[in-house]
Amino acid sequence: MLKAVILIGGPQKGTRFRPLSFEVPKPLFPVAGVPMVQHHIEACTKVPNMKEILLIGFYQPNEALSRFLISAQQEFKIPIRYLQEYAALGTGGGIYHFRDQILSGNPEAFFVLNADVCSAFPLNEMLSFHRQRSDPDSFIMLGTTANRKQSLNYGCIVANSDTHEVLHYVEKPSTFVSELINCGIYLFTPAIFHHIGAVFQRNQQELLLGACIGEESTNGWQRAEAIRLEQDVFTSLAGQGRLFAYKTEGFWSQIKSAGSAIYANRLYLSCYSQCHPERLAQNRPGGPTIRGNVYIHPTASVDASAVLGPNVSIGKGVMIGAGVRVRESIILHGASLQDHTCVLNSIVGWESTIGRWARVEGTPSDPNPNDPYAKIDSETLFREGRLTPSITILGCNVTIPAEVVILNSIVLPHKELSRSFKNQIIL
Ligand SMILES: Nc1nc2c(ncn2[C@@H]2O[C@H](COP(=O)(O)OP(=O)(O)O[C@H]3O[C@H](CO)[C@@H](O)[C@H](O)[C@@H]3O)[C@@H](O)[C@H]2O)c(=O)[nH]1
Repeated sequence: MLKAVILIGGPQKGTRFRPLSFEVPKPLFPVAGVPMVQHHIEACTKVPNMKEILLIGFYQPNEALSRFLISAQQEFKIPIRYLQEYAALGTGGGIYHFRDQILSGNPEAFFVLNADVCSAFPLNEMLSFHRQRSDPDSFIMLGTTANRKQSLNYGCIVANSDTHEVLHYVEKPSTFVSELINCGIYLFTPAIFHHIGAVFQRNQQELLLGACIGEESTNGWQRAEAIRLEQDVFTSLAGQGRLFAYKTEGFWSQIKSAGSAIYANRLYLSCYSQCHPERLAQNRPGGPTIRGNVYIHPTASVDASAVLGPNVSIGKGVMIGAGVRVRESIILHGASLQDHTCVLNSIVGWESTIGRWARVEGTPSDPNPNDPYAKIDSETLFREGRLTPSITILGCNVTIPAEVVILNSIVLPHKELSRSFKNQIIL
């Protein structure tokens, strides 16, 4: 049998996702109509013999997370549990800490998935690739191609082109190493814990040695348990005949910033025509005009004269008035777009209201369309002291008056604006 672990991080992570991550933990932010990690969960449930899915992170369990776990278990009919780390233990420390829970029931192998990626998740392909290896204790890492410049932002893999063995691995190198990058999706056998355990022992030895020579140690236990899969484990596993790269041609992107959520929304919506056609809105007599891929929650009320799409997700209970135009945007639950508003390249927060004839617009941060291997840039908020033009984000419960323009701005929650704004963070 198989299991899967999704690394969801914790509240200190996801800072580039503010102000949206103030309201819900980033892994629960809706992308293409469902929480980000639901896409991972659904992919895991399509692997035959998958028996349990574990979410590991350092969020305090809250109502939103509990509600999500219950509804996902009911929908996918598989046990899904949340295991909370006592502190941020890193991408390897969390799975090592909970190794007994992962290994209970004797899984032959388990997947580990970063929560902040969107992908076609070729898990069955990774499993077949693993089963073709002669060594049953080999580990598989999903890889994809990036361009030379952007590869530096990821884990870089040098693999043997015939055997696919990972010969060399460098996490976010400062100079070019390889165009093959780590997607943050792995298939491990229980033997991975020997390798993580060795790092743990080494960390502990170093701490003991430090104590002997009188070094102060705060949080000693935590320091020994904090282990990064990438730098601490993969770097030394490379070249030992145990780690293999499975390269995917399918879609893949990180979801670090709110801008990348808009891009991920587009990628998931485009695969709905194959996997979830029922989630895509259709042009119907008496309904709004739909252009391209659009998701509309069944409880949303959309005026027949509105034009939506392409690449739009409309959340629960959203109200869309007459003559409204929405493109390349996510409208979160309870928001209200009054008559004739125009929303482009933006995320409209929960319960926010946009007044009549107002225009809310951002600048897309899409990958270069002329480069097949371009990834979305994890944009910095400021460049040379100025706010980088990006998508517009309205936090939750923001009120935009009628007839104003909000351009390339980030509006913090509960703000009531009185005029137009351009390129600003409105605190
Ligand atoms: N449980 C838990 N999860 C964590 C922790 N730290 C990070 N994570 C989760 O692990 C994933 C990776 O997070 P980062 O540490 O921010 O790494 P990264 O910059 O995204 O880079 C990683 O992913 C890239 C692909 O997206 C890889 O290319 C790169 O090599 C690396 O694996 C995220 O889903 C994050 O929530 C932790 O202490 N505990």
